[in-house]
Amino acid sequence: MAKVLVSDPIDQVGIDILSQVAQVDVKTGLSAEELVKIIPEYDALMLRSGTRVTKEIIEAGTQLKIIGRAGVGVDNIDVPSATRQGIVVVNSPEGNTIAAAEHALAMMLSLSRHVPQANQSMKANKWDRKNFMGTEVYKKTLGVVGLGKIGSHVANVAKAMGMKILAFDPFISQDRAEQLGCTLVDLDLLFAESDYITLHVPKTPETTHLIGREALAKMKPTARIINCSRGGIVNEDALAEAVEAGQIAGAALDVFEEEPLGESKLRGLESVILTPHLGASTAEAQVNVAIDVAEQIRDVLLGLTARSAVNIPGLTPDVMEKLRPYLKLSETLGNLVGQLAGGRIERLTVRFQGELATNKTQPLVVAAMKGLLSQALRERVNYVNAAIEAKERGIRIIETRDASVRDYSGSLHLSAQGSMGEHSVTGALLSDGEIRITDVDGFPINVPPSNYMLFTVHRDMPGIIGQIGSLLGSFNVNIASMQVGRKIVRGDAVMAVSLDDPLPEGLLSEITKVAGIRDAYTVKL
Ligand SMILES: NC(=O)C1=CN([C@@H]2O[C@H](COP(=O)(O)OP(=O)(O)OC[C@H]3O[C@@H](n4cnc5c(N)ncnc54)[C@H](O)[C@@H]3O)[C@@H](O)[C@H]2O)C=CC1
Ligand SMILES: O=C(O)CCC(=O)C(=O)O
Repeated sequence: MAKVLVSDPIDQVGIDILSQVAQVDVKTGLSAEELVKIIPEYDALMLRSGTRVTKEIIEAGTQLKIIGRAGVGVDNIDVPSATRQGIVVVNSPEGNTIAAAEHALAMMLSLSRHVPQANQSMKANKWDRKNFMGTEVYKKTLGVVGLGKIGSHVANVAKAMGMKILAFDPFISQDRAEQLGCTLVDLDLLFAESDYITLHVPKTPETTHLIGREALAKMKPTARIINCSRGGIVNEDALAEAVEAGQIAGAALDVFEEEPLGESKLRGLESVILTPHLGASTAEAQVNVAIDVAEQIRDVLLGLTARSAVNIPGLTPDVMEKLRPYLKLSETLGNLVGQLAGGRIERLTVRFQGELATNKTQPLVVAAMKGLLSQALRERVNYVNAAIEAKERGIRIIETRDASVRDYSGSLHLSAQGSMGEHSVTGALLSDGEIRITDVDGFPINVPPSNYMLFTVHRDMPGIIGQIGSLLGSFNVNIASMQVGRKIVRGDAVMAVSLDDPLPEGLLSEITKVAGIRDAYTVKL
């Protein structure tokens, strides 16, 4: 039975889902050394933000197939190392959106009305009304940095409270911003005009210390900053200095450069509100993310695909739904053309034809690469690491499209240039989803792929097919089906033979000796 390690507290509903297919061990608060020691036993790891999954842990996880982050940010996981090792990393992109947005809004209102400070004063048996004069958010300007899922919900609610919304997000269109009632501006203008600035970006090299001394100097003295996204996007030293100096009015932080937050100047500042990474801590969000990620781990352990893999390019659920039937086709053709081309492959061209030419097809290219490399790498290659493995082998990948091809509703044409020559195959799906190989090296055929296949290129002349049949028979190899494709009578032809048994050693060279046979290839799919 598969084994799953849960290294941070997750909702029981997630454990119940995992338990359908695996032994689940919940061990929280482990040190990095302890994790390295026990991880080799596990097929899957599920965590929240409390576990840092380093390169060492990943490399020690020789059985790991999937790492599931019960939340959005995967910056606590060394994703490149996981990718290299073929481990799929999944998250829950939407499960805690509302929770994080509402926390940011709670922080904004707390900043404007000093709720935490007033509460603390009451708990100290005081009745102090003059020290907690607030400001209204109504008609104030909110600057939203990162107008994604959380940022847009914050903007929506803030608009309903009568705020004017400025937004900065280089990857969001003007149309989308307008739909959300936001004005897209550059960062400098957002810093200069906003009364509140709320951050909802991932942590990337571009966003690290986005709020530093320079940015703080551009803000109004009445400005307040809210960070419920990631620690390190705000330079904490610079923020503490700016608040202390009255350069800005205050800040509310849920996330920190180092978590848990150690000794920090921020702890002593009256106009700074701190929460210990509580953005996703609602009952609803924890159920959502636990279900979302546990289901994906369960599916991957059952050999199915994950719907929110962060390290499989382009494989979003809607794309997946459309392309699922074609993934197997692409992988099969990649495997076939790789074996026909043989030797070291230098280039793989994937042409999407007919209906497929208009679809998002990146996952099919990955599937083709996986098929191409499967003879060399066996089960070590998967959808996660196929692109890296192909790149490291210097295989150039070319993607082309031809919507005008009309023979099937959609077909895939792959050609591989190897050290021993160039070969091509085309394939399509029948209406029942069955795969058909419809062309080999430009010769039309129509055969289903089978485990063992023999392909010959030969002169179209009487007697050849009989001789091949006799040879196979004399070696006790049973033929399941056979088809010949040719372009002109008595010209060159291709024969595709599906076999029930593997070709015994030596038989291929016997076949190539038959008069009229130019080439022969044996393939295992
Ligand atoms: N405090 C907490 O407990 C939680 C924190 N988060 C964090 O909140 C952040 C946002 O999450 P979502 O809205 O779900 O992500 P998202 O992917 O939907 O949105 C992120 C947005 O940031 C934009 N962006 C990327 N680079 C940018 C840049 N350099 N400048 C401006 N915009 C940029 C993207 O275009 C995107 O629209 C993430 O860092 C996530 O880890 C999420 C959930 C809970
Ligand atoms: O697991 C948590 O509580 C943190 C959530 C979070 O930061 C995220 O989803 O990015």
